[in-house]
Amino acid sequence: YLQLTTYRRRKVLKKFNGPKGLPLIGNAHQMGKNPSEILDQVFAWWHQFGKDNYVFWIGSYSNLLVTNPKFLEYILSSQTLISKSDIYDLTHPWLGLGLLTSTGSKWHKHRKMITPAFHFNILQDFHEVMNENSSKFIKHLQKVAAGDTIFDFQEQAHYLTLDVICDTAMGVSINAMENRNSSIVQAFKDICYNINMRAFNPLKRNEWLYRLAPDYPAYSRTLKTLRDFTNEIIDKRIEAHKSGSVTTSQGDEFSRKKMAFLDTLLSSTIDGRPLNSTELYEEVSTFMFEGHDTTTSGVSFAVYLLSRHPDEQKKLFAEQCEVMGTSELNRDATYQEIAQMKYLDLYIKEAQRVYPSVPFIGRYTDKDYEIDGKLVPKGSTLNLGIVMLGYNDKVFKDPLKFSPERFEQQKPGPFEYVPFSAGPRNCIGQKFALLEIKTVVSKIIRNFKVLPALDELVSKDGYISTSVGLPPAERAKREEHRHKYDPILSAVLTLKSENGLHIRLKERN
Ligand code: HEM
Repeated sequence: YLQLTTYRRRKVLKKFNGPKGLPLIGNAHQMGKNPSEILDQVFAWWHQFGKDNYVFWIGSYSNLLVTNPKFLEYILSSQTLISKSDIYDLTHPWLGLGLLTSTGSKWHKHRKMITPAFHFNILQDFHEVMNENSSKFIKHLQKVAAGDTIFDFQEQAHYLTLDVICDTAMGVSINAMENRNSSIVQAFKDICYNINMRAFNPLKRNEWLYRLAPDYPAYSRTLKTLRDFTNEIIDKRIEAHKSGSVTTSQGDEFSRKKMAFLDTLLSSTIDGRPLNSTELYEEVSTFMFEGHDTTTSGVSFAVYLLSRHPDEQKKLFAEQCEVMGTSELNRDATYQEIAQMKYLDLYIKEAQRVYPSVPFIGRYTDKDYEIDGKLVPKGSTLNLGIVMLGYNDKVFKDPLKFSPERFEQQKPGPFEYVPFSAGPRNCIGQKFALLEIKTVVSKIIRNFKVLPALDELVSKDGYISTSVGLPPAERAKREEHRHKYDPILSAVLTLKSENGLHIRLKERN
């Protein structure tokens, strides 16, 4: 049955390169057992097939891995090829159909309605929240890193980004940095882990089969905690809006003068009516997810790279002194000052090239498409390989070399480097994300010298300490010298290091 129902897709997709598979299971047996092995395999095939698009099969699912800029341009610019692939279904029980996962006219209307929520004035308000939380984070790091302690920065960053997003999306403070064992903080952590873990477990990936899994009851409790928490805040906020106390009442969680994302939603309309409670829930939850798991990755890899690349760190510190003034390094950087930090901008670009926070984008073809003269049949999953783009030596010379200056010397084409996606479905939170990452990194550089877990782990040749981007033979050679503190990349919805990102910090005087 499966062979018959996939016959046409098989025939059409034969025009693309791809690894040979077995009947029924396709290439499932070659994929690897966990996210990091899968990432290795997907990269190995990419090298094998000339760093271009290729097709692989997981059972009846046909996957087109896309890295060709012409294909990317077509897909990302399309107003119709906007449906997400089934991996995003894993987020539905929590997020429903918010901006990230919805499609068709619902997505078009919501995108238009939400765009003003990232207006410059609102971002400036959000920047205050970012500064406040980064200052708390610095104090927290002073304790964690005291006595030359080696610690996992990725773990710490998660609580910071959670605090920022709760405050900006819902206007409430959960103080995750202090209350990390509270049920809501734990629930956010558990749900992100759960989504990433289920993505590569064929039994747990199916919603019905997952109900039989031993961890399902715990998952249901986590979902309930998150739903109750978010709905309660939305209800209270609606009440506060009705009574006109949003910006005036003192002493409760709604006393902030700043507009939260939820306030923008509450004053918006779709088809001339206010958003209903499901729509409010879906959009707020989507922001909670998209707005903190991605930035955890972005901040974490950026700081980890500081620890391995001291020359770049020196240049960044010099820029901080120049923009802020050497005697004023302890104060918050203003929005305008962050914009003046040009080297920091290049540095984050380069960090996103080698460790993009969103490694793949998944789309689904709900009809046949002809792209660059090739037919892509209905029913195909398109995996846009953002993480591969940064390692294409036709675009980025010597791709394992960490060099922020490369973005000054040679700008990649518009579809050769797209960490925030591009076109109508690009990241709506891009400015927010960059502002947050820069605010945190700028403050960390001014307060600490960031050191590797062990002194000898400093990069001596300017090369990064992971080697996913290399052809398999070279990669195997480098892997022999892998240190236990070198990251093991794991790419699911966001890019993480499976074994953490370990660093040390030394306070600057
Ligand atoms: C380093 C940080 C971030 C990166 C690299 C990033 C990257 C991306 C990418 C690649 C997409 C396209 C996903 C797809 O098509 O499936 C996307 C979409 C999206 N992002 Fe981000 N993102 C980041 C942070 C944020 C933040 C902070 C927010 C919210 C505050 C946010 C909100 C969204 C939303 C709502 C979408 C869906 C947009 C739509 O489909 O219309 N992102 N992001």
